[in-house]
Amino acid sequence: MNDILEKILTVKREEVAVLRQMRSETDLLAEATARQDIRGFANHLREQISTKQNAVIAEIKKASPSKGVIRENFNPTEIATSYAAHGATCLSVLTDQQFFQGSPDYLRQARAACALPILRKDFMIDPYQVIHARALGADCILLIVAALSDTQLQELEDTSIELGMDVLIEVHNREELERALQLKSPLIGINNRNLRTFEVSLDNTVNLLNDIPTDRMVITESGIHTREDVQTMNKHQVYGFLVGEAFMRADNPGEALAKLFDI
Ligand SMILES: O=P(O)(O)OC[C@@H](O)[C@@H](O)c1c[nH]c2ccccc12
Repeated sequence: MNDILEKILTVKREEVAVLRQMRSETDLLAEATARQDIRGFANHLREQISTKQNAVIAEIKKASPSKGVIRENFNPTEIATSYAAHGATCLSVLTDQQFFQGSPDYLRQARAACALPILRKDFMIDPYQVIHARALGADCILLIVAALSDTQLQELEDTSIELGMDVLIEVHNREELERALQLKSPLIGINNRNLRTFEVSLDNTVNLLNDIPTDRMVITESGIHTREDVQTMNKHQVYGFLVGEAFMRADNPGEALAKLFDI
């Protein structure tokens, strides 16, 4: 398969091999477990969602394969501060360099700038990356069901839980959802963007919703731009959002968040 997700995963495998050469997993694990500073990612979301208030995971993303550079004036410290000041519930920071022009440093900077829980947004294929996420200060990782086998999902989720982190399980269709529901994590992200074709449709969230048990929290991901989009989700009892581009294109990302969600 020659699509973008496959390309990214190939690069990730090389990347992990290089990182492992630079630093052993044992060494990294010592740093990760020495940190005692987990901020409860799922708990923060739960407080909002269970009371039917919109919970916004605000993303820090400079570029993407589908859109190219999204934000020229890119300062993760300023962006995180702005998000925190305007009511974001959690942050998501792209750490992938090659395809999203992200960086592990951006996660460190965002964490230092505010008290919000942080998702490491990257393509996880190896426990090494999960341990690295915690060493950087992440409170949650993303697992993309389309990119992983059941065995890998299980292993990466277990590693994350052992380190005290939460896991956002990302699905795009019904088959992936069924596999996601085999896992323990209460956080199910429905990506409205197909990572293989980049096509976006909010119907994707609406169509999969009814198959998600009520003890899981639903996060609608990607393509949320207008108040109507937010209202559509709320009408279907979805209160968890992951938003990037709509904020990244605004002069003041935090103000854009407050405006979109009427905070
Ligand atoms: O910028 P948007 O359309 O608001 O989307 C944010 C987020 O959902 C998107 O960046 C994303 C969702 N899943 C991913 C997996 C990898 C990289 C990026 C993503």
